[in-house]
Amino acid sequence: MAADTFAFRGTFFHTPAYGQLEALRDAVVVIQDGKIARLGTSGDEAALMREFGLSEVRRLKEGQYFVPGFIDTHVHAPQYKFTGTGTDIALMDWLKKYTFPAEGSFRDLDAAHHRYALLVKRFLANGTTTAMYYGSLHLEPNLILVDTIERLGQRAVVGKVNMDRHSPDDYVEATSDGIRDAEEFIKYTQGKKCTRIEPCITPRFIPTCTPELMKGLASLAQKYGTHIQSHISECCGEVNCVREMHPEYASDAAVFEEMGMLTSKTVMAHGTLLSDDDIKHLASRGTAVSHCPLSNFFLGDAFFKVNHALSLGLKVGLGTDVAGGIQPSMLSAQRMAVVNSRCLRAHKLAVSGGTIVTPEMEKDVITFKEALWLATVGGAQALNMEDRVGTFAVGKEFDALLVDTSLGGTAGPFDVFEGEDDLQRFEKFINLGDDRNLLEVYVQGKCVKRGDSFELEAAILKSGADSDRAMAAATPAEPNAEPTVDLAHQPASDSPASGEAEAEEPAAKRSRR
Ligand SMILES: Nc1nc2[nH]cnc2c(=O)[nH]1
Ligand SMILES: [Zn+2]
Repeated sequence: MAADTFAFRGTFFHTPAYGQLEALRDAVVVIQDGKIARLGTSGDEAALMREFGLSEVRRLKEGQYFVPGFIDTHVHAPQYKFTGTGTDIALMDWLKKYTFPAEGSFRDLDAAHHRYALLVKRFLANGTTTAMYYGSLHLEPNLILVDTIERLGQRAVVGKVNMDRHSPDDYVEATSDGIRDAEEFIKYTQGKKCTRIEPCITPRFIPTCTPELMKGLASLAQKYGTHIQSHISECCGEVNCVREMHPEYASDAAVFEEMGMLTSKTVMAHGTLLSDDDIKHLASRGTAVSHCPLSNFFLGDAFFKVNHALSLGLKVGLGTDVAGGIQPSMLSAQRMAVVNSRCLRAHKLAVSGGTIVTPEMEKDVITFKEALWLATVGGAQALNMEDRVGTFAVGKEFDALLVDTSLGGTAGPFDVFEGEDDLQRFEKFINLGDDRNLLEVYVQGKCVKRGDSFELEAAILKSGADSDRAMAAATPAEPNAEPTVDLAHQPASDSPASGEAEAEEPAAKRSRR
């Protein structure tokens, strides 16, 4: 058996269509070179073992299932530092008071190493196999973010944030510098030739970006074929600000259209205040919206109507929007998407002033099945990765979570009872589960997390650890507040094995090669 060929037998849950939860029971799935090579039934097992020269097929235990890895289409990586706090004010003040200072602090590259390792580990542990990340303004910390993702094995689309106006003096860039650094970032990321990581053009949002910057960035996106991400029609404060700045355009969508930002590789976050015309326009461009329900409850002013947007042909993925959304978990995002839809129904009833729930009011309601689709297939569509991830199908890459629903009592977050079938157990996992239920996390057919171990990083440490790194790995410490070594970024060639083995490596001990 080739080392990179293996197989599982058990139940695989996925959502091949919106609202359709399919259980592939007693299925045999063969994974070769990171991809699903065969998807058969138990009756095919012997033939598949012969065909692939397998000496064993691993059987899942009772209560264990596979589900496709979750895809988070909107995360601010540096904001993980303060997630769970700063929940008291509206967006425009929140950016100034909490967000910009926190993001700016990533200029301390040792802190960036430390924090980004914690971030990526947290997201992988919570089942996020793919994330669309915003980095921060300064180039170097973004390179560290990319290195960290590469080393820990996550799949990601990553962008250096651009903002050249209406920003604090110490957290702003000149237009030409921003475009230069964005290009540098793209070259660095594409230069890695890591098929899991793609760069992204990231104008923060219209208020902090001049038309010159946005147009320059759009040209870069075209030149390098990259993704684009930004925020659109998120809340009243933002929308009113854009109307004042750009009275010549009817909406955020019209501004982005003029700047060349609406492409089939664009993901716009929020969109709670998009008009139907805006939505249709985005849909006609193949642009997606990242629905971030928990963040919208805190920072938005309206509900995003998922079913309505989908009915207008929009691509919709799901996002945590850490730290506007306070939970770094796509299980939470799925639950919040359901709650958001139910709030919408309640809102319509309240507006009606009556006690009759009409079919019209029911139209917005989604269940955990639709939410799971958004967190997997919807995200894959938004990122143009539908041919690679999102469901279990031959030819797709194996990004998957091994879920165990049998951890009861104090060992897990929920209990199962006699007579509950696998569908009920799986629904409990989506509604009540957490990282304790995720035994193994796979990206491109590689187990990147098993139990408490981040497998790729562990392998790097085992095979490549020189005494410096080994010592650093064994030395837990907070990063120094003030960097004590040259903070120039290390070259790409040794980045995968570098540093952060090491999330806890103190600045003074790290050697930069
Ligand atoms: N939620 C959210 N909205 C934004 N709009 C511009 N920047 C941000 C951000 O960091 N978070
Ligand atoms: Zn955001």
